[in-house]
Amino acid sequence: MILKDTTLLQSQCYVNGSWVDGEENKTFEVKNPFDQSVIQSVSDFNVNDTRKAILAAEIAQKEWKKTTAGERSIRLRKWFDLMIENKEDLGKILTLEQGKPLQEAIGEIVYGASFVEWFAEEAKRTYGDVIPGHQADKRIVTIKQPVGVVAAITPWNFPNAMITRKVAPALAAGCSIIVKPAKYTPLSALALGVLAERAGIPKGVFNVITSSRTSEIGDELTSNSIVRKLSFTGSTVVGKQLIKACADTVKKVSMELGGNAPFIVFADADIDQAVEGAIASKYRNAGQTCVCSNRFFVHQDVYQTFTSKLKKAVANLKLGNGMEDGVQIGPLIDESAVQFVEGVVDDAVKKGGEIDLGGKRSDENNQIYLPTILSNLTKEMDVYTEEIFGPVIPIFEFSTEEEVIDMANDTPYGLAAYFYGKDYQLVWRVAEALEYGMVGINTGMISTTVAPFGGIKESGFGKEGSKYGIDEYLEMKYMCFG
Ligand SMILES: NC(=O)C1=CN([C@@H]2O[C@H](COP(=O)(O)OP(=O)(O)OC[C@H]3O[C@@H](n4cnc5c(N)ncnc54)[C@H](OP(=O)(O)O)[C@@H]3O)[C@@H](O)[C@H]2O)C=CC1
Ligand SMILES: O=C(O)CCCC(=O)O
Repeated sequence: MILKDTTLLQSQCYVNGSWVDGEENKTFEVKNPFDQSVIQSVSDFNVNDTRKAILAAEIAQKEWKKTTAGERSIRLRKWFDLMIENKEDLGKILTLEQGKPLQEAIGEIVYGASFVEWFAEEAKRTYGDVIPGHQADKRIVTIKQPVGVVAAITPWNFPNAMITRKVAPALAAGCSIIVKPAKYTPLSALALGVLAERAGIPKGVFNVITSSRTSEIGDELTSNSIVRKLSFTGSTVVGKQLIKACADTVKKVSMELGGNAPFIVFADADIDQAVEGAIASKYRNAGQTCVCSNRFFVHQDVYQTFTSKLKKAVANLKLGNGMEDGVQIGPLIDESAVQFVEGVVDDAVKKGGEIDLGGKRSDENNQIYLPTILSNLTKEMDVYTEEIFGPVIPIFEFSTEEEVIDMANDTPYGLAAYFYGKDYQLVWRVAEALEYGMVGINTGMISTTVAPFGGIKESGFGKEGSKYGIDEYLEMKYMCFG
């Protein structure tokens, strides 16, 4: 791999300010999902190694919490600057281990860095209140304090931004953190460790532990009473297990889980804009994003126009190796992800659905699934109920607003929803009726540092980014002065 700074590619874990192997000296391989070539082997931590990292984070937090917000802000700002300076290298590492196109990967680095910059500022704004007392001789004040040691378990689909979105507010609040990145994408996490060290973030405040022993490490992070907060991004199935596991030590928990986003096109929508939004929201990371639109509902009056324009646009997408110029869709993360997508498409076809485009793996690369459009669908199909996490657009036709709202909300998930329409009364009605944590109106791109990212229902709880994101890492204390 051609990196300007080869020291960004690490194989050891970053614990207590040192680069270390696990006590058993075991490693596991990180592979490029495009061609299965081995990029690097990394340390395979066990439970004991994890405990040591937790203890280091506990000691470090005792000092870190005493620093001023301004001091923490300077360290975070430096970390942000280093991420931006190294964005090309960080992007290359990300593309190699994750598969997304290089320009998209560099975009993720800039997005990831934006959380660090944002929370460097928010560190200074964790205000408390002075509340008028309830009795003449009482004075009431609230302050906000860091929750303590945090654990973060992060997914492979955003190996950089899902880490910074948790670490930056935690550090800004005065917490220390142990990150366990997904086993497919530990290299981006370790590279962040290199830059955190250079930024002067004190030892033990930010720790990265890599391991293939997922559930053992998860058990330790969730059961260890030193850890006071768990932040998780990943599947709803695993999120539910982690919530249960955190119950015994009553940890504060944030969960950013799966979605089943509706994308609705009303009869008065600007169709060209809707097609553009559909491509943007569906094909980000080849469909492997929790806010990717999952079910498309198109009004019968514009169904033909929308689908024919969409088909043309989708057919033009360039597939291939994310390192090659111009590629827009890379491989899916692993064989089981491709098989899952094949399964939902086969299920639709068996039940009468039609493939309008794609519907199979690429002939050139077994890990790439062709951008696919399906029609003639029903609610009984998996494409209606499952989070597809792949480049498949299932299109359903509707005729009334009531019918489409019912279908859009007919899911246990509640992360993101999108719709296109112009009538302002309809826009308000629909935006309020959608049971989702985030709604895109005439846009397919809703992710930004400045807005509260998070779901409702089985998509989780807690907000990331925005002025609210730091509250997830703070406790409010009320003091009553007699
Ligand atoms: N909301 C989102 O952004 C994401 C949603 N998903 C959804 O989940 C589906 C499956 O993807 P998958 O990668 O299996 O998602 P998982 O939820 O299994 O993985 C996400 C993270 O959780 C970790 N993890 C898994 N099981 C445990 C456990 N028992 N204890 C502690 N940590 C655990 C994984 O570690 P390890 O890598 O070591 O296995 C990874 O770091 C996707 O197709 C998609 O639908 C997936 C990823 C992100
Ligand atoms: O959980 C995910 O799938 C990552 C969300 C990326 C984003 O912030 O849009």
